[in-house]
Amino acid sequence: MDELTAGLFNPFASEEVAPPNSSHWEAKRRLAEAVRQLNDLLVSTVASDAELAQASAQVEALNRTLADTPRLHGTLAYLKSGEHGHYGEINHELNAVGGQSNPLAPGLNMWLDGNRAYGTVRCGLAYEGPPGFVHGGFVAAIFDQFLGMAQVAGGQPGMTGTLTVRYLRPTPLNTELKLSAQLSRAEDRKTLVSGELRAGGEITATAEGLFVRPSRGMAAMAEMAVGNSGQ
Ligand SMILES: CCCCCCCCCCCC(=O)SCCNC(=O)CCNC(=O)[C@H](O)C(C)(C)COP(=O)(O)OP(=O)(O)OC[C@H]1O[C@@H](n2cnc3c(N)ncnc32)[C@H](O)[C@@H]1OP(=O)(O)O
Repeated sequence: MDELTAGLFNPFASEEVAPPNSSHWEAKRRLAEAVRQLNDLLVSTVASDAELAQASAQVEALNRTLADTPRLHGTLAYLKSGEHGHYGEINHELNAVGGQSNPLAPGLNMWLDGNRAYGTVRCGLAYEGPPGFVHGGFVAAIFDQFLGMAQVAGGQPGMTGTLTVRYLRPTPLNTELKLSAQLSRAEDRKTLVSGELRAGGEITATAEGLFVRPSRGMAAMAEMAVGNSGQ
């Protein structure tokens, strides 16, 4: 374990979404949920052009306000600030697919039980691909994150090397989706994880992920990332 992987189990110890570890993350989760709702409203509203222009001006004003606040660019900057928790907690808030405080993330919840992982996720209208169904790219992203966290139970977390998704039937929007995964194999630096996605008891997709612990270690990977965060 290094500074990135230490504590990664913590957020996934129970079926309940791990609570925010500070008032900062609590406030940010509220804002993220409001932005998720905004996204859902944006893709569904057929308001007039004038109403849309007014809404745009309001959001643009809010963006200017937030742009003037102190900012941290990327999870490593949050970690180095020493004020926002350990890496597992920061990732739990900001991750693109599983982050509670990241409105891009669909609200994926997951928990580990031995070498099995379970999860739930609900994709709103903004995730529509085929009419009424979740975009296949997001199904793959959900598997990448879910299997990626499940492999942590193997004790040698790595990066996704290969992810294979089999789409068996369309995955419905606005439905509680259930995820499960298990470690199939862990040897040397490689961990194989397989999983399923269900809607109303029916499997809509299965996936297999091969995760490879980088030869240079996860911390070295993080150092390679310095400068990528658009400061
Ligand atoms: C941050 C804390 C959170 C830790 C928790 C992390 C959770 C992650 C969840 C999010 C997942 C992501 O989105 S991760 C982002 C998407 N993935 C990436 O960007 C990965 C980009 N690729 C890479 O960085 C690299 O290619 C690696 C790390 C995958 C492998 O590089 P390497 O370490 O130099 O590997 P190398 O020594 O050559 O190979 C070791 C063994 O693995 C095999 N191998 C190598 N690459 C692959 C591959 N792509 N697919 C299959 N197998 C492979 C080799 O054949 C060899 O097998 P043998 O000869 O030994 O049999």
